[in-house]
Amino acid sequence: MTETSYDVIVIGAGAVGENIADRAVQGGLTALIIESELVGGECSYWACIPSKVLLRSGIALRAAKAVGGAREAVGELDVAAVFARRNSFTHDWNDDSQVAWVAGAGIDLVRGHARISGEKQVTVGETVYTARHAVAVSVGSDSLLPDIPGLAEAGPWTSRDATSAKKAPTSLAILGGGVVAVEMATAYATFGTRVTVVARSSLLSNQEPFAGEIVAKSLAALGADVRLDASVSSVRRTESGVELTLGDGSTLVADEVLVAIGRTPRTSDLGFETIGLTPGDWLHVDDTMLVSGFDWLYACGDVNHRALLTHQGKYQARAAGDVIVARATGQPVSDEPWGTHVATADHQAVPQVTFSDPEVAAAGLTAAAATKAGYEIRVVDYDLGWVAGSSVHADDYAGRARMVVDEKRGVILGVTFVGQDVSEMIHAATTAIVGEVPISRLWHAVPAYPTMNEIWLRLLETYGRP
Ligand SMILES: Cc1cc2nc3c(=O)[nH]c(=O)nc-3n(C[C@H](O)[C@H](O)[C@H](O)COP(=O)(O)OP(=O)(O)OC[C@H]3O[C@@H](n4cnc5c(N)ncnc54)[C@H](O)[C@@H]3O)c2cc1C
Ligand SMILES: NC(=O)c1ccc[n+]([C@@H]2O[C@H](COP(=O)([O-])OP(=O)(O)OC[C@H]3O[C@@H](n4cnc5c(N)ncnc54)[C@H](O)[C@@H]3O)[C@@H](O)[C@H]2O)c1
Repeated sequence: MTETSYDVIVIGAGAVGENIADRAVQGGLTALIIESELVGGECSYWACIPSKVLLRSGIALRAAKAVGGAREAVGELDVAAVFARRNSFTHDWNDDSQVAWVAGAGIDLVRGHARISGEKQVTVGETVYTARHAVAVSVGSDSLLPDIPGLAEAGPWTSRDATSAKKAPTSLAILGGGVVAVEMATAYATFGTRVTVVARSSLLSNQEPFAGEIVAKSLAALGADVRLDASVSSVRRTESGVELTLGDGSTLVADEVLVAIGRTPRTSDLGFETIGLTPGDWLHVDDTMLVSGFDWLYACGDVNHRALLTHQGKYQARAAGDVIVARATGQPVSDEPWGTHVATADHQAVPQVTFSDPEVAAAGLTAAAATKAGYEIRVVDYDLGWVAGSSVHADDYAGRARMVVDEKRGVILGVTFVGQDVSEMIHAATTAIVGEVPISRLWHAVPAYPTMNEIWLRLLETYGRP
């Protein structure tokens, strides 16, 4: 490849970068994407996909065991087969198929570590690439390691180790109580690993409080030791494993320790100093994903810290790719809220599924977040196990649902479902929130009987017919 000038240069070929470049090319621009590791990024090889594949088999087996008639027909989990299935989904960490997709989409690819080296300039090794219109940064994030004495020297697992492990350790300590901690605790406890979760507060503390409470109980039922309001003061690796000294002075020994306390942006070696930005910072963007203070630099995905989720990053990428095309070709920019070129949903309609068992599926604002944002709300709760569809779905189905209503406008601000297979039910909530569908109109959206979606009718009945 001899070309060094492109309309758009994208740094980072994760799911997000791929989408920015794809939209730009579909809009008639030329695009170069630069990737230092695997094309496809974290989600494909070390995050969403391998973690969900590691979780899925155990969840499917427990689902079968929850239904009389099926229960009698099934055996135990084949852990080695689960790891083999994970390897097939990650293509043994080979990105040939994604490289082929990039080529087929008409996007040029350069492998190497990219650094911004000036306005609209990106350098890889000795080669300087110039963008005619835009540089888009989609470099993602790394696991954050806390400054705990001895932790770094003990060689802790990050989410990458947990999702790419060749086999399950005998015991695993997990530091953190967020999504990664909960999902990996569920997966490894299912594999028979002795799991201890050390969380500084509750589990899933950004979600409705009942979600973390139910998941903590379910993890305990899987055999995990869940320690809430706990901390780790020091760590050391000994001959018998990793020894954690907790805040209360007690010690805990495990084969490995997984650190899952959040993320840090991959911006410490990106040439930020050449354009007046601070290395190591998240990038602050407007709703068209333009970085504050620039008219040519965009940032999408984890690196802008708006919503660290693949689907949300790809949504931002579609808006950014299209607005880059519009601005480059002099077409009108649709940047009003909910316009074509903005990621308005990031602020109040983000869906997320935590693939614990039971699952937690949520969209929009929690009651606490809505109150903090100044809404006058009403909270409607319902037991998901009381819905006919749920009791058919699984014997003794247990679950819970919450709807948060904006009382002034009569629209839904947030919905949370906790229960088996609720992940497939959350999109209706996202649609109602984004569409600002009035509660009075939702009464006409009739859920089929006997499905678990009848929870919508029960929530409306509990709210009261307008
Ligand atoms: C364990 C785990 C499970 C998750 N599960 C889910 C889930 O189920 N659903 C969900 O929606 N989200 C999930 N997430 C979050 C999701 O993985 C991220 O939000 C998503 O991967 C972010 O995509 P991205 O493209 O912004 O970054 P990435 O996927 O990290 O891609 C960035 C790319 O940029 C490259 N890069 C970085 N710096 C440079 C450079 N200087 N030069 C060239 N290339 C560079 C990297 O190598 C990488 O390939 C999970 C995260 C973790 C850790
Ligand atoms: N299914 C999914 O959608 C999914 C799955 C995994 C990860 N993710 C995304 O990846 C990102 C990273 O996940 P995560 O679980 O690492 O982060 P997180 O932000 O979800 O949770 C981090 C947890 O660690 C705690 N914590 C923070 N600092 C700490 C410290 N110094 N000591 C002890 N505890 C500390 C926090 O209180 C929080 O409970 C999240 O933003 C999440 O959205 C999504």
